[in-house]
Amino acid sequence: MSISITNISKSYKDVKALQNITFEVKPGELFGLIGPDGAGKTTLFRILTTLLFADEGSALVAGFDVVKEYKNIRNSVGYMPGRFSLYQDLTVEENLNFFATIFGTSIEENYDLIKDIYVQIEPFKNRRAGKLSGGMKQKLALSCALIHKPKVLFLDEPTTGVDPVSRKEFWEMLKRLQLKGITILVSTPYMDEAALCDRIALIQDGKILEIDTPKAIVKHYPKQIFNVSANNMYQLIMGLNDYEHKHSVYPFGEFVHYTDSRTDFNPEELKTYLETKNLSNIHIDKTAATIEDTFMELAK
Ligand SMILES: Nc1ncnc2c1ncn2[C@@H]1O[C@H](COP(=O)(O)OP(=O)(O)OP(=O)(O)O)[C@@H](O)[C@H]1O
Repeated sequence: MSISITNISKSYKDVKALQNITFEVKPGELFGLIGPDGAGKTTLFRILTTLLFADEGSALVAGFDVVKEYKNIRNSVGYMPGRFSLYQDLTVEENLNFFATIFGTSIEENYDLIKDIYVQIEPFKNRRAGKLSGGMKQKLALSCALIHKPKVLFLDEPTTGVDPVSRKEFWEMLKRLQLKGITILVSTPYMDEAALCDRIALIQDGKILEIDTPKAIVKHYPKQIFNVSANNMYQLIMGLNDYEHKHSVYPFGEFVHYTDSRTDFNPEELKTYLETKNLSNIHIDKTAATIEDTFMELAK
């Protein structure tokens, strides 16, 4: 296994940031840690990259124990923290050179690994990192995390605050890195990115809710979901929440995702009820569960 986590717990005074976390990441896998702010993702990353001690449990990364063999781990992993790790006053090239030097390598030696990513920011190599756009900073931070050819790459919310086009490009880059045999553990609060991982762990309040492939996770969703729309979104949500047979009601883009507590649900009956709430232009259609629906159901 590339990453093997056994019963890890960590608290900050009264806050239980991680509770009894156990899972494994296979060599070459692109594994996603999916959860909202405060779920404990950063705490787990810091433990796995040897920057923080767990209160309980153990973990191996690239075959090394995170406590006893921390030096070996530091040479074997790349870490891109959530808040950028770049030196704002150094140029693009100076940042990359700095990270290469501390790992005893050079940009030239491992250029092949970062080429795809670095060529996109190379035209700005004399610009200070602080003056780059979010997408460019992200590419530079990824190049810096890769420059010593790590076996395992940790990416903590790499696409937060990055525009949609750069986000898509970033995930394409991750797929290419995966093909080069690098194991990747990536965290994200964006549920749509979860579908791009080989397997995901849904995490909330320091606990793992479920671990599986994205496809299997949505298959486990226990109910039929309906897309409901009407002329007034706010009144629609209020009306559905007041409906005596509702099981769940979540706004989802231009629709509301609705599930009913009964097994013999009749959409026409719901439509008639919503009309009594002065709603019009009502549409109720079956839809497939998404990872976000599953997360909301498990997190209840
Ligand atoms: N140094 C600290 N002292 C006290 N509480 C902390 C500390 N670091 C994290 N926490 C708390 O531990 C919990 C988990 O935080 P963590 O940063 O690991 O979550 P996260 O999923 O990475 O979220 P975020 O995206 O907001 O960083 C949160 O409740 C957070 O407030």
